[in-house]
Amino acid sequence: MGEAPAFLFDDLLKGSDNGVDFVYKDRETTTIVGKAKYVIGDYDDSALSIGVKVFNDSLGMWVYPTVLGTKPNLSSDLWTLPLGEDRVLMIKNGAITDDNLWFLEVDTPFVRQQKKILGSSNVVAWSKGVMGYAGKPIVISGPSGVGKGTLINKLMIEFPSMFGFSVSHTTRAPREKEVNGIHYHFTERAVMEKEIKDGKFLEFASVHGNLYGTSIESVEVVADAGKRCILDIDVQGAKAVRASSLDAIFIFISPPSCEDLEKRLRSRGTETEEQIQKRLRNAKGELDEGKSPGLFDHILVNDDLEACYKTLKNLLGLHESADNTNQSVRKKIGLPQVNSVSKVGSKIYLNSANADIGNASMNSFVLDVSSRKGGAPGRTRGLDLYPVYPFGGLANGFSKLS
Ligand SMILES: Nc1nc2c(ncn2[C@@H]2O[C@H](COP(=O)(O)OP(=O)(O)O)[C@@H](O)[C@H]2O)c(=O)[nH]1
Ligand SMILES: Nc1ncnc2c1ncn2[C@@H]1O[C@H](COP(=O)(O)OP(=O)(O)O)[C@@H](O)[C@H]1O
Repeated sequence: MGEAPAFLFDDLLKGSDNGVDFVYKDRETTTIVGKAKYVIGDYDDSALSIGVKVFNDSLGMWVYPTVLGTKPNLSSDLWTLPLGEDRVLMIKNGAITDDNLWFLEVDTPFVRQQKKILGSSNVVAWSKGVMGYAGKPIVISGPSGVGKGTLINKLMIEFPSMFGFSVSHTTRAPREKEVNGIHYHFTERAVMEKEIKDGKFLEFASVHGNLYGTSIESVEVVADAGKRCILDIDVQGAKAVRASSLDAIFIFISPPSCEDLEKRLRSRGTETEEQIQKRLRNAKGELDEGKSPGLFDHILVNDDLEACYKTLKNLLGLHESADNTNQSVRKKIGLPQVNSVSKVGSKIYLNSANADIGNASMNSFVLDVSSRKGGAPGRTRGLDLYPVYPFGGLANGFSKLS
């Protein structure tokens, strides 16, 4: 049995409080966070997604911020309310599950990091809310030829429904067997530089003379599929992600010796002699950096491949060989049409237009954001949504996620 909120009934009747704003075919909501007023809605007729504009009190003017992340599709039936000092919760009425809860991040660590990168104080980011948890993303780094790709491949083959690969962008030329969109998004430098300027990247770095980067979308796509994201990125990228809000596990793969590394690079046969030399020169610095205190959670020596793979699986908590350990617990409940919203602490009470409050009704829901995790880039996970009777208690047949 879940908690029985004695105040629920009153809160439901009170409706709009705690900064809750509602729009029904009226174009926009206004939410105040700190000194700024965030207007969210479909005021821009030409747009296909929900727009954001901000009234900045200190400047005394409206600004149109850079909006990062996948944007919610248009809807003119919205609730918005502030959640702390750093984000706005948006509820899209009548939208399908997984498209009905969104967070507009206005001052989270990710947004602050992006403000620095973009050199602008006007940056916000959308993050879609999803029920339940998926495991933390996994960042894998190590010198070229050490066996990162081989180990990742083995994980993806053994656990296809659990892991998804973050497909990076790169300006390097594709290798013979590489497929655009699967191994990398192969791109022109000018295009990638423009996209970096537009704030589309979580991190990027110049590696062995080419530009590589993880787009925000590549991480979000994996999260949307309910999978755990694996990032194969260099040490500079790992540092950038460590400094970001992406709560990940960081693993460094090290070779048994420099001679072995050279042998593997040559046996792969994908690089010219000049490229091999460049990779070997860079390997020394990467191996030193891999030992930087606080950067990597685990360092694995890839000597015997099977032994290293087994250690990797163990530290990821994958003791079974079948793909039946999916850690993503996703509960799907559709929201009814909501006609009042109120917030008490980290619980948001949603009451449906069809609710018959006099009778015990299944049309009252609690959205519990207390175990919220993640956020932009990627998704906001750990949300719990459960129906309640107005006078407390969980509705029959539902259990609370914990
Ligand atoms: N920072 C960063 N590094 C990346 C990214 N994608 C790949 N890399 C790194 O770039 C380096 C070169 O990758 P690649 O050209 O595929 O060669 P390989 O490592 O020899 O297979 C490796 O260290 C990768 O981990 C990315 O999106 N960001
Ligand atoms: N433990 C290992 N022992 C011997 N060869 C290995 C081992 N792990 C990987 N390899 C081989 O080394 C080469 C480089 O591996 P790869 O996964 O492409 O490295 P990376 O992705 O780190 O650049 C490949 O030919 C691969 O088959």
